[in-house]
Amino acid sequence: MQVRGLTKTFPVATSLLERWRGGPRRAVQALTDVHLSVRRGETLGIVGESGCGKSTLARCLVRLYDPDEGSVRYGGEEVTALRGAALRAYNRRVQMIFQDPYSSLNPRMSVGQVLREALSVHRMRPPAEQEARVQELLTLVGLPQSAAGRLPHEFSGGQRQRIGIARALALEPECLIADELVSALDVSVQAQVVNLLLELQERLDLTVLFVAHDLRLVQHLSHRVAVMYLGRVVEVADTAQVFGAPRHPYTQALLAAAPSLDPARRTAAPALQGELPSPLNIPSGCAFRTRCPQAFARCAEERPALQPLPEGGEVACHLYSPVTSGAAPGQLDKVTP
Ligand SMILES: Nc1ncnc2c1ncn2[C@@H]1O[C@H](COP(=O)(O)OP(=O)(O)OP(=O)(O)O)[C@@H](O)[C@H]1O
Repeated sequence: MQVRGLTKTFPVATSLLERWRGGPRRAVQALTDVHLSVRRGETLGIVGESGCGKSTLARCLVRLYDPDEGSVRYGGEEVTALRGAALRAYNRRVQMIFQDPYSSLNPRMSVGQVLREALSVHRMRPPAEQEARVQELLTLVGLPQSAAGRLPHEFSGGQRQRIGIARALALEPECLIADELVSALDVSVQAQVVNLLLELQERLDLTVLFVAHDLRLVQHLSHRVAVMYLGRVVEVADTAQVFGAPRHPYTQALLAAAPSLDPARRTAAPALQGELPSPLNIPSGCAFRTRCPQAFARCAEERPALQPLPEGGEVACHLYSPVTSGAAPGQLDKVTP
């Protein structure tokens, strides 16, 4: 999957009075010029503070949202242009699994009925083969065969997540997009569901996008990690590189603020300072500059593009980009918003 220049804004409701006065139409800038590649068969973790656009990105990738600008290509096909049957086929190949599958499970349908319905609607199996496939799916996600006859409310949170995963797998997807899949679960159950995802990813050769704010889980599960800040990808690299030698000052601060990470691998960077700016009023240049201990004049003037690093990975930070203007990283004149 290749994402290029993806931008998504949400208009903010303005009062009649404001409109009558000719006030500006305001919009939340949820994604700005996002570039990202997902390789076949890998797990890509997407991390960042709440509100940085992770869910909006995930939703744009499955066309729950249409982006304002930019392109998403999957296997060479332009996803943003898909309509009708082609879009349905794409949504079968690229499945989203949500934090709360309970809200999308019909409380009066048994798990067996839920899975059979998925198989029938998408014509995955003829009726005669559906029963065997349901049993197979339950085994795949570690649920007992007896689960088929039970209703969703009879299961715990972790088991319901397994049902959600089984329903997604019923459509034999190539790619799963898991948005905060385990955030609502207890820590011990989180580990079980995440390990299940790891096992399935390897066994079925799935491509997985794992959207989460829990860095521990992302580190455990992902081959590569993309770090987002205020609607932009600021760093993307192999997991070992992101966690062992983070380059972007935001990634460094994010890791420094995560208490549960291995202290030996923690950076000496100061934890995150100050408030996240409003997505209605994103700072000019580098959006992180107002909280960055290393910001200099150029950061306010020019938005850093994602640049490849010699050691692999990409970072969007002027500390690593060739100097084109007079300002240099040596000039640490802290910039105000
Ligand atoms: N449907 C919507 N209408 C208006 N604004 C929205 C909508 N969805 C998201 N936003 C805004 O877009 C920005 C990005 O939100 P998004 O949910 O994608 O972030 P996130 O990183 O997934 O956050 P979280 O971890 O809290 O879910 C936020 O400022 C949010 O308030």
